[in-house]
Amino acid sequence: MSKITTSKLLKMKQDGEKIAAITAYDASFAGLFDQQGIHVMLIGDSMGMVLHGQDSTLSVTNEQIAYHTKCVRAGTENALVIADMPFMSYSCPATALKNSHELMAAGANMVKIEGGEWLYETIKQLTQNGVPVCGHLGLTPQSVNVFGGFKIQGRDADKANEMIEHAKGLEKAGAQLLVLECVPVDLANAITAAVSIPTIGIGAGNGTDGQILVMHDILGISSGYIPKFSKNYIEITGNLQQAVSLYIDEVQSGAFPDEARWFK
Ligand SMILES: Nc1nc(=O)c2c([nH]1)NC[C@@H]1CN(c3ccc(C(=O)N[C@@H](CCC(=O)O)C(=O)O)cc3)CN21
Ligand SMILES: CC(C)C(=O)C(=O)O
Ligand SMILES: [Mg+2]
Repeated sequence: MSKITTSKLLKMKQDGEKIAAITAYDASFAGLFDQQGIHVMLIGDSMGMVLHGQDSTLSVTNEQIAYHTKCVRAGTENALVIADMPFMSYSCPATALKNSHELMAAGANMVKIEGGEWLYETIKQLTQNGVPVCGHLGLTPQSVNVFGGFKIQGRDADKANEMIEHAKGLEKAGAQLLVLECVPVDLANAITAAVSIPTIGIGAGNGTDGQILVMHDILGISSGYIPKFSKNYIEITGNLQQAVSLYIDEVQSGAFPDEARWFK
């Protein structure tokens, strides 16, 4: 496999080839995922939960994301590496520029930020400065205290229409990829049709242009609860390499996710 770039991901959407993504936090797992042919790796602020054992992502720092981005970069040959910008690290364009610089210098190919309309100016400035941006709509975990819990978003028609508008606005501002988390399948499909950039779903049905899961959920080692949209591939294969390879195959064939793993 050759290096995955933003233009390659766009072509995959246009060709109807599904994008397989996973979170990664260190060089060894990154190397394993890359060797199995994963397209995208995300240094997720989910590290606050799966690495640090906290009950939200809010305590993760830009320095921590940069450190793990360096680790993942060292183990990666072909996959596109995205670094999550943590809580409060992109509260205004100037802050976003400064913090994204640290993540790009650590080896990220792109940064991801959570939100809609309020980010248009930030996205414009980041992309103009050479920082590719992935948007993130729906259940944006950094807003867990605003939502009152990790709840499915976009269930009523007003909120759904607003999310479609925000997706179009993010694209117009310059975003080149869009994560849709925990939204009803019909809404994820409508957004995927409304934008020309690829959408990557998590708990958003099988109609998005790709899928992402937290690696600990795929490998069945998340402590506490396991989200209903995730799938334990170690349970099926009993082997790390085969678990990741099967996940990628099932994303590409459309077998993952099945109906029991999405929201209506
Ligand atoms: N291990 C792990 N996996 C994840 O997918 C994940 C993390 N951690 N940490 C960061 C965020 C938080 N995420 C979450 C956390 C909880 C739910 C959850 O409990 N969802 C309920 C739906 C509730 C409703 O119906 O509104 C569910 O049943 O899955 C969903 C996403 C996804 N991300
Ligand atoms: C679940 C993905 C999309 C994420 O943002 C993370 O791992 O932090
Ligand atoms: Mg995140």
